[in-house]
Amino acid sequence: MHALNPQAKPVSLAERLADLAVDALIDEADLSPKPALVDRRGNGAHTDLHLGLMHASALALWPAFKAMAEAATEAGTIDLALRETVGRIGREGEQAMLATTGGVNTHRGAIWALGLLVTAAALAPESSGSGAVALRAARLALLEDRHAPRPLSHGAQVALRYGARGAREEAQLGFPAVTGRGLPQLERSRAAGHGEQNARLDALLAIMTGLADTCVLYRAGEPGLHAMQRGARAVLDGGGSASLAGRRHLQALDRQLIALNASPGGAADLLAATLLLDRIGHGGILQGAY
Ligand SMILES: CC(C)(COP(=O)(O)OP(=O)(O)OC[C@H]1O[C@@H](n2cnc3c(N)ncnc32)[C@H](O[C@H]2O[C@H](COP(=O)(O)OP(=O)(O)OP(=O)(O)O)[C@@H](O)[C@H]2O)[C@@H]1O)[C@@H](O)C(=O)NCCC(=O)NCCS
Ligand SMILES: Nc1ncnc2[nH]cnc12
Repeated sequence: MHALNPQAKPVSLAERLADLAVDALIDEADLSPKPALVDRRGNGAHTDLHLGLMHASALALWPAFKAMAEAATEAGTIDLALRETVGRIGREGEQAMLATTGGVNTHRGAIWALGLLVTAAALAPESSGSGAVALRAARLALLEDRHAPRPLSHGAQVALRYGARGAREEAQLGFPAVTGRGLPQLERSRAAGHGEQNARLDALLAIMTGLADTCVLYRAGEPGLHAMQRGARAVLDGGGSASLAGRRHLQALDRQLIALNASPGGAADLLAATLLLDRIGHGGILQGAY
């Protein structure tokens, strides 16, 4: 019940999780200055994306995230039926995204990552630590959806060419870029008093230091990927985005990745996943729910 409005309808767990997922996507898009990505300053390395489109896309995904969480509550267990239901809802979410953006791929990877995490969180809301949620999401991702089409996506092309592990494997391994890099760096930079926006930038950079981002590989090959990983490491080693030296490295990285047309879209999705798990783990799942 709302303190000022006793008539207000209580928010369900599924609605709360959908709110958290959309918030995470909007916070990721707004975070600035991100190297070569869409942010408040501009379009980075993209010609077909802009901030308004990222916001509209995020909002269009709310019903899909809610439906995934509801499916999880109903199923109550991780099995093939839930995996295939969530796969169908994910594909419907992709259609909603494309209808909203006029056919531009804004959040395909995010639907996958955040969709699995929302489903995993709804399965056991009392066990909402980031490790536990990521592990349940991994168990779900390991199940083979028999109805999923296997197009020769950018990720699939890059896997064939470079043997790179992409979005599917990241989820199946329990999101190591999020639990092993993004979240610990977010905590470290917060604890150092770097401010929330800098802490989020540092989390993104930590993810970039080790990720095989298939967007970067597709657009700029291995030289692009190495530039991303080395440049992100230089920012963190220089003191992070809150420091003057770190900011100089960040500016150089932005220029270099734009020149290479190397947009780290996969890392951006995993930053959104980091922000979502951070909020779920800090009790956000229960605030206002039920
Ligand atoms: C299993 C799927 C994720 C499909 O995976 P696959 O690798 O085959 O497909 P892609 O279409 O390449 O999409 C993967 C997207 O994941 C992001 N990503 C990249 N690397 C990683 C990584 N190492 N770890 C995690 N995530 C990663 C990335 O998404 C972002 O980039 C998108 C823009 O990329 P791209 O389309 O390549 O676009 P551009 O370079 O801009 O090219 P142009 O379009 O301009 O030509 C952007 O959307 C970001 O989100 C990758 O793109 C999964 O999608 C799947 O099977 N879905 C079916 C539904 C389902 O089962 N859902 C389950 C429940 S949710
Ligand atoms: N901010 C962003 N810019 C470009 N691609 C993205 N994919 C997800 N978030 C993105």
